Amino acid sequence: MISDAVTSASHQPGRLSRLAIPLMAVVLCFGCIGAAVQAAEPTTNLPRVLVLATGGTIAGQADPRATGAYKSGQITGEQLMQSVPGLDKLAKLDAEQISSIGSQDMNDKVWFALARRIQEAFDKNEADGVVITHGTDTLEETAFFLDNVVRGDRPVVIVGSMRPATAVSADGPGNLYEAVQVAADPRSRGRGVMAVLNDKIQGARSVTKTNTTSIETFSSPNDGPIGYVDTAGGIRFMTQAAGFKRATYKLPAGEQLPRVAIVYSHANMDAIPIEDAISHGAKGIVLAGVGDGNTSKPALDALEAAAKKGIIVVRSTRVRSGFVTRNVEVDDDKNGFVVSEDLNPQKARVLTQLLISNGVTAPAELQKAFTATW
Ligand SMILES: NC(=O)C[C@H](N)C(=O)O
Repeated sequence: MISDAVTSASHQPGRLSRLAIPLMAVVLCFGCIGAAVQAAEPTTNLPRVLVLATGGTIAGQADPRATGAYKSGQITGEQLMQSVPGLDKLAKLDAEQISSIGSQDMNDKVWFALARRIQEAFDKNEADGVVITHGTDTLEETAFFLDNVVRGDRPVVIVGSMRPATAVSADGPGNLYEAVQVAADPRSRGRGVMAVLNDKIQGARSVTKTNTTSIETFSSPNDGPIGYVDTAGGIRFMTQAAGFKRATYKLPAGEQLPRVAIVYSHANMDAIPIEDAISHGAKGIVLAGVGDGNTSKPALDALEAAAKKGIIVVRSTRVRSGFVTRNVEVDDDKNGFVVSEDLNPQKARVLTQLLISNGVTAPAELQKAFTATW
């Protein structure tokens, strides 16, 4: 067992064909699909896809007496797979339960467990692709973290849903089907970690959640989806594979990334949130700035003081699209600040954590890493 949040069932491969999930439970999970698992065809030549389940709404069940409420992470990855007709015809599937949590509780331990298991599966040639089932709230952060630490060109696809398994028109089964389609396809190689939801394939660097409840929530504001997938048309990639250079960072020893705080800027901003971050031992501060990564004079003065103490300061923005560019007015050069380019604050935080833990702390080097894509 890795932690309270990581189940004891982790790393116990279970072959789909050996599962003994009562059919009633499956039908209950995805009643609207009425999923009876179809007779398995010979699977010898099918690509091998490892499904790593972490929880989230895709594994959520509602109390039938409640109107909107449901509990995340109630169904296992194996049960999810069993409930999607035809999945076993796309790939030879194995499922492992890494955790059973809503992604609002996603944490370093689960991230490290995912990263290590994926790398092991690729290094030992156990899988041609990986699918991670995940809650949508922090899906983009997990995608970006893994994109920065997993080596090799085999596809890793992260998938979730906005409606629980028991909802009318649950979106989980269709999303999972499409995720396996993408993970099993050789054309998906060399594209890093991808998010597949609602017929779109989006890159880990750009994908972000944009709506609190709608199934049309994930978008890539600066560059759009890298492809589309649907059961009728199959997969259409709009970009070339390996279209950008991908750095991979080492996982630090232990189970934790360094503390990096996000400070949200607003009108009437004072220095208190920045002073709080410093006093709580932040090794880095990411500013979710207004506009082009701006903030008030008192906050800027506090950030300057933080940078002088050796705390990494990254200017990002609370605005959903666009880039934060190095700036003469803020004087990034003199202050030793880094700008996040296209990375939103939550992803800038992850990259800052990885850079610090890999010993990259000089502002010029940090800036190079943030700008690596262009
Ligand atoms: N749609 C979802 O998956 C939301 C849920 N709170 C989660 O992130 O786990």
